[in-house]
Amino acid sequence: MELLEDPTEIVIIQSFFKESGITLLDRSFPLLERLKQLSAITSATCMNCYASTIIRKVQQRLLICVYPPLHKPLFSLKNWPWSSELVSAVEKAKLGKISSSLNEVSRGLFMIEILPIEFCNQLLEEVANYESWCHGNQLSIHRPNTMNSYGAILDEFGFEPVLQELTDFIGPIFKLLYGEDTGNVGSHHGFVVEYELGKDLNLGFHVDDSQVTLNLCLGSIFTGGDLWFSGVRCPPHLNTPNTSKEYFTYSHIPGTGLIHMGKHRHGAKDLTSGKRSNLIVWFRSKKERDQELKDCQDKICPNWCWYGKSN
Ligand SMILES: O=C(O)CCC(=O)C(=O)O
Ligand SMILES: [Fe+2]
Repeated sequence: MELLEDPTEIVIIQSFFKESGITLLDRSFPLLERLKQLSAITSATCMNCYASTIIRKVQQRLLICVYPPLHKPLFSLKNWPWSSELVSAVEKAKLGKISSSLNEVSRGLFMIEILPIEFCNQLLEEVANYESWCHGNQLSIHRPNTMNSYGAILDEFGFEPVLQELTDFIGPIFKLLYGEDTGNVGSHHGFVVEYELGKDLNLGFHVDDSQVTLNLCLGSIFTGGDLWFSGVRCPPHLNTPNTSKEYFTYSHIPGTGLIHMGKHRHGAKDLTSGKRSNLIVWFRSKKERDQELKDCQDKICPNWCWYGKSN
């Protein structure tokens, strides 16, 4: 298998890893050994952004080859049993119509059934299988983001193509709900977050690094952990107070997803018992991200920010 084809990437690996980089590129070494070596080095070394992007890419390619899935069919989107509500919402969105199964529980927050519980359980089993396989092979697991200490990035162990297909499939709904530019998603970051007593319990105030987010509760048995929302804000208005109408709490239902704008401020309350796992997909639109950056530099408050606008 070609781990690296791009000559620049090869030079980076070689200069960064010196001797071990050569092992990494040596086809005679078993892939799992190369992965273990890479994992050991990356967890012990501080890297710049460019190097870490390349390393992640190589790690992902290796993982896909060596990770033994528990439920192989999960890795193909055609086997995902989407709810009829979601399928018809996509079809209607293509015609410019909002389906009644997209329930706007509060301004900008849409709830919809996504997947059957049995399938969610299989996804949970797959994540647990991945975590224990990594553990058994002394491989470090990258956590989903800077806020969650538990869970796993789905894109890293074979779900990248599935979630990219999901991005294309669900895109028409986002365009309809949030406008052409915001909904014009091209890339994604997909992960599972996990909360349990003795581990992460809650999640503080934040906005997502996304234009649109899908938060799907996978289960399983828990109390607490409600999400709270406090209005959509642009970066300059991030810390402004919310109106009473903007504050909303949402209780998870396994198999049901909540769709929200990435810049809708939110967090998760304390879990009080059990274990909660949610599949989160951050959908990203390059055009909208570039515009957000420009507005921020020019100190412009964009139309989509709710601050000071009556609702
Ligand atoms: O705990 C949750 O379900 C929310 C997670 C979340 O907001 C995030 O990961 O961005
Ligand atoms: Fe979030």
